[in-house]
Amino acid sequence: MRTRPLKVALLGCGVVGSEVARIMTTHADDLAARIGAPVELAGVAVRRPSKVREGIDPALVTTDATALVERGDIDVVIEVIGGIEPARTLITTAFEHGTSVVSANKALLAQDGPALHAAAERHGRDLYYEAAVAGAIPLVRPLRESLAGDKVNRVLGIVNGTTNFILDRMDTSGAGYSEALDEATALGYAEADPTADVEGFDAAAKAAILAGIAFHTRVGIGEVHREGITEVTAADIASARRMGCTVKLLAICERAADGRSVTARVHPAMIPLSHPLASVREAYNAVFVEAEAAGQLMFYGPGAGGSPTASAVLGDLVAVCRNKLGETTGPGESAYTRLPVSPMGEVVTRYHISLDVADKPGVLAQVATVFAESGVSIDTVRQQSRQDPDGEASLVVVTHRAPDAALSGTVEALRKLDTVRGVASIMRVEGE
Ligand SMILES: NC(=O)C1=CN([C@@H]2O[C@H](COP(=O)(O)OP(=O)(O)OC[C@H]3O[C@@H](n4cnc5c(N)ncnc54)[C@H](OP(=O)(O)O)[C@@H]3O)[C@@H](O)[C@H]2O)C=CC1
Ligand SMILES: N[C@@H](CC=O)C(=O)O
Repeated sequence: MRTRPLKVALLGCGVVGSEVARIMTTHADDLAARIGAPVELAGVAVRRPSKVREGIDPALVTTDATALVERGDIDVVIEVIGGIEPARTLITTAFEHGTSVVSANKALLAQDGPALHAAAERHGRDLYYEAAVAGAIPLVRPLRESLAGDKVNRVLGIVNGTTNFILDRMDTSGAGYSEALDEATALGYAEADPTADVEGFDAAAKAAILAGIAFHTRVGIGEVHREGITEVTAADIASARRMGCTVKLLAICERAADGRSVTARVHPAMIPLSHPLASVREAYNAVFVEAEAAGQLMFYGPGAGGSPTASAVLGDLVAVCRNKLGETTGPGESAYTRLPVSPMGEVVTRYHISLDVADKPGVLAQVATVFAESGVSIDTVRQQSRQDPDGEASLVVVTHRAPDAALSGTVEALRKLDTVRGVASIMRVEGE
C-alpha cells in the first residue's frame, strides 16, 4: 500500500459534507484498504467559518474554496455545496488543475452535465456523481457500467423522498396535501421552501441525469416534462384506492420502440397496488429499470439524508482514488450519441379522468362520443350520483393507452360540452 496519502478537498460541510468528513475519519483504515492508499482531508470550504463543526479540525476550514481547489496538492475535490454557482466554476477549476471531482449536485449535473463531462475528459479526469440521483441507492454506476453491455429501454422510479412521504401520508392517513406537507416539514423531510420537491424540479433534474446515462444520450433539464404534486387531492387518492391503485410522483424515462428517440417526464401517476413501486413508503426511493437482456431490475433504499448520501459520495471517492492510483479514468462520456427527445404529446399511456357532469339522459353518450372522435379508447366508466342540488354527478373515465396529445384534445373538447360542468382531475395511470 502507498503510504503517501491522497489529499481530498471537501467543498461544503452541511448535511452531506459533515457526514462525508465524519466517515472519512471514522472509516479511515477501511477506506485506505479499499483504495490502496490513505486519504487525508486536506481542507474544508464553507460559508460560515465560525460555525462549530464536530470532528473537523478548525485549521482545515476556509471560506476561500477557490484557493483550496487551486492549491496544487489536491488529488480529489468533493463538491457538496449544491446549486449552480460557485459549484460549477469550482468543479471546472478543479479539472483545470488536474483534479478529479466527486459531486452530489443534481441541479448542476442536470443543467450542465455535458459541459462538465467534456471538461473532465479534456483534462483526463473523472467526474463521478452517484449521490446526485436517489441518495444512497447505487444507480448511476450500475446504469453506466454494469448495464453498459445491455440496452436499457425504460427507467421508472420514485426519486424524490419528500413527495413520496407526502403522498404516502395522504394515502395512509387520508390527510390532505397541506396537512401532509406540514408533517413532512415538521419531520425535516421538506425544506422551508419545498418548491423544488413538490413542483417536481428535483425529480426532473434526476430524470434528466438518469435518461442521459440509461440511453447514452443527453437530455436537458428543459426537455423533461414536469408536473408536481400540489394539485393532487384527497379525492384523487381515494379514487386511486377504488381502482386498486395508489398515487406516486414518478420519473419515467423511455426509449421509443424504434430506438430513435427518448422521452423523459415527471408527474403524479396512479399505479396498481400490486406494482413493486406501490409499496415504497415514507421518504424511500426506488427505481425500476427494464433492460433488453437483464429484464426487470429494481433498486430501492434511502434517497436522501446526510449519512446515506455520504455513503454514495464515499463510494465514488474510492473509485476515483483507485483510478488516480492506476493512472486511468472511469468510463468517459464521449461515446454518447444524441438521440432526440420527443415532446410529451407523443408519450403513450393510460389516463384517469374525473368529470363533474349534468346527471341527465344522454350525457354518457355525449362524453363517449368525444373520446371516440379524439381516437381515445375508453377502458372503464364509473358514474356516481351525488344527490347534488345542481343535479350533478361524478363521472370517472379510465382510458386505454393513448398519446398524450390525443388526451389533451379530448379534454379540450369535453370542456366545451354544456353538460360537462368541470374536469375535476386528470391523472396518468402507469403499470399494467
Ligand atoms: N441533503 C440531502 O439529503 C441530499 C443532498 N444532495 C446534494 O448534496 C449537495 C449538498 O447538500 P446539503 O449537504 O444538503 O446542503 P447544505 O445546505 O446542508 O450544505 C451546503 C454546504 O455548502 C457550504 N457552502 C455554501 N455556499 C458556499 C460557498 N460559496 N463556498 C463554500 N461553501 C459553501 C455551506 O457552508 P455553511 O455550512 O457555512 O453554511 C454548507 O456547509 C447538494 O447538491 C444537494 O442537492 C443529494 C442527495 C441528498
Ligand atoms: N429533496 C430530495 C433530497 C435529495 O435529493 C428528496 O426529498 O428526495
